[in-house]
Amino acid sequence: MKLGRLNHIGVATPDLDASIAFYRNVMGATDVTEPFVLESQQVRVCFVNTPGENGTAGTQIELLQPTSSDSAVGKWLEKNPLGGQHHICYEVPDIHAAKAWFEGLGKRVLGEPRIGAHGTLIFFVHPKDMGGQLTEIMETPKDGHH
Ligand SMILES: C[C@@H](C(=O)O)C(=O)SCCNC(=O)CCNC(=O)[C@H](O)C(C)(C)COP(=O)(O)OP(=O)(O)OC[C@H]1O[C@@H](n2cnc3c(N)ncnc32)[C@H](O)[C@@H]1OP(=O)(O)O
Ligand SMILES: [Co+2]
Repeated sequence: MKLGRLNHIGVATPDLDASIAFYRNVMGATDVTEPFVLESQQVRVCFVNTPGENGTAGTQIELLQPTSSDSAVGKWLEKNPLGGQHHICYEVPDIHAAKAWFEGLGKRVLGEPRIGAHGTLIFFVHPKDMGGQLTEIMETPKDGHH
């Protein structure tokens, strides 16, 4: 398994617009993407781009509001009503090799790889098999675009 970039930190929120205002006004974010709905994950999502160094893209805060209470993020917010850190996403060069790796270790890969918010294949590994951390694995975008 070859660990790639920390692509994003997933942060759940009950109110996406309030969270965008928070990142702009409290955290001084200047580069926030337009929210869009990712139906397959039942979330409305946008990205706060943090500065990288010498021209490389920085990591992102991925803001997630559930589009239904009966969803992964919706259920999580029931237990964590203020929102907060929900998952961590790492890039890998080969999503299928990574899936086989985790499964070979007996860790629960949740569902088949599917297209995520960056337009590349993603999957999740169950938090209980990952030291309590819901972990998203994402194929590195081919065009280097993050
Ligand atoms: C936009 C896209 C992208 O980046 O491309 C995304 O990220 S979409 C991001 C949203 N999509 C996802 O998260 C998809 C993957 N997530 C899932 O499949 C689900 O959330 C599971 C992780 C399987 C949990 O399912 P569910 O909430 O129905 O089960 P549950 O409530 O019984 O939770 C089982 C146990 O896991 C814990 N648990 C639940 N969610 C957790 C999380 N985010 N981090 C750490 N632990 C978590 C619960 O507290 C519980 O522990 P206790 O038993 O100790 O109470
Ligand atoms: Co994510």
